[in-house]
Amino acid sequence: MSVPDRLVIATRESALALWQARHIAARLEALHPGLTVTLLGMTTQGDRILDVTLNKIGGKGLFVKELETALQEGRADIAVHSMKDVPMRLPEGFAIAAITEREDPRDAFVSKHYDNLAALPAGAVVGTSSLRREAQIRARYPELVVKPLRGNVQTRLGKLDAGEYDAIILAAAGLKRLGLGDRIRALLSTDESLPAPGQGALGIEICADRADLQALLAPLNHAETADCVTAERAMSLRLDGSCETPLGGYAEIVDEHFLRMRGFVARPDGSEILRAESNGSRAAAQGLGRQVADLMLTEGARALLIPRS
Ligand SMILES: NCc1[nH]cc(CCC(=O)O)c1CC(=O)O
Repeated sequence: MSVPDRLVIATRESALALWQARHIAARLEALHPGLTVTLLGMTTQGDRILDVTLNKIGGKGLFVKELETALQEGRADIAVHSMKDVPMRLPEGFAIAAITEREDPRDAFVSKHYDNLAALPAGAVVGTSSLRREAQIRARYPELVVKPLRGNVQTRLGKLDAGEYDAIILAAAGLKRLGLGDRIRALLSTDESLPAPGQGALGIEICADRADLQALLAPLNHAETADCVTAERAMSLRLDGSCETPLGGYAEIVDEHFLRMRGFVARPDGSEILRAESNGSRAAAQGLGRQVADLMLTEGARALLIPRS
């Protein structure tokens, strides 16, 4: 199988997506002398529709569909995604060829006047459109007001700076990649805010029949991260087809060969949170994710799951 000497990356055009695509381009060119990587920027539905909360308009798929079409039509060879934005079930004919080493998976607290969530006075307004972040905040800090916040990372920071919010919650990974790590006032511990499945990891998507790309992309795969993300996504898939249930899932490596996995599902208002935790071998990451899901289902999680509409 001949290895290509040119590669096109399909990417969204937000600053974060472009950073991520350029990062992968640079890594590939460093790994493969003689390889030229270019970017094909495109706007997705998810970027266009900014006035509605994502889960109301079709969820994660909105950020990846146009990129997949570019792969299918041969206009691009690979697409770079935040794994957090990749639907749990890929459409027929697509595959994630590599998952890169995870950046900080935690959520970050950003505010002009306050040091952390606990320092906010009653009635303070916290911006996030993530059901997962909202449920966890409302469970722990019922006196705070959670207000929707969408747009790319810069837009969200702009709304905070304009005074529309007392604080906002963003993924630490995105801020750090954009050189905005100094905006982070506090990192939320994974106990306080359990991350979303895949948060902080990048995934490289290809058409499943592109065997010629496997060898090129394999060195980018980070086995530890891939095993953790596999467990997290298996949990999510078992629980929720709708993308409308607040849930978190986070696996980490312990003792080299094992995973510790934690998950939760909640009511959107945080009035009920069901948590589960289990350990398992890395070799059976998918089974571990399903097991954590099943533990929650046994405890009555089904009552919290919002059916696919
Ligand atoms: N939902 C948008 C999104 N998708 C991935 C990231 C952060 C980067 C990552 O998780 O790798 C963000 C921004 C955010 O949640 O603040």
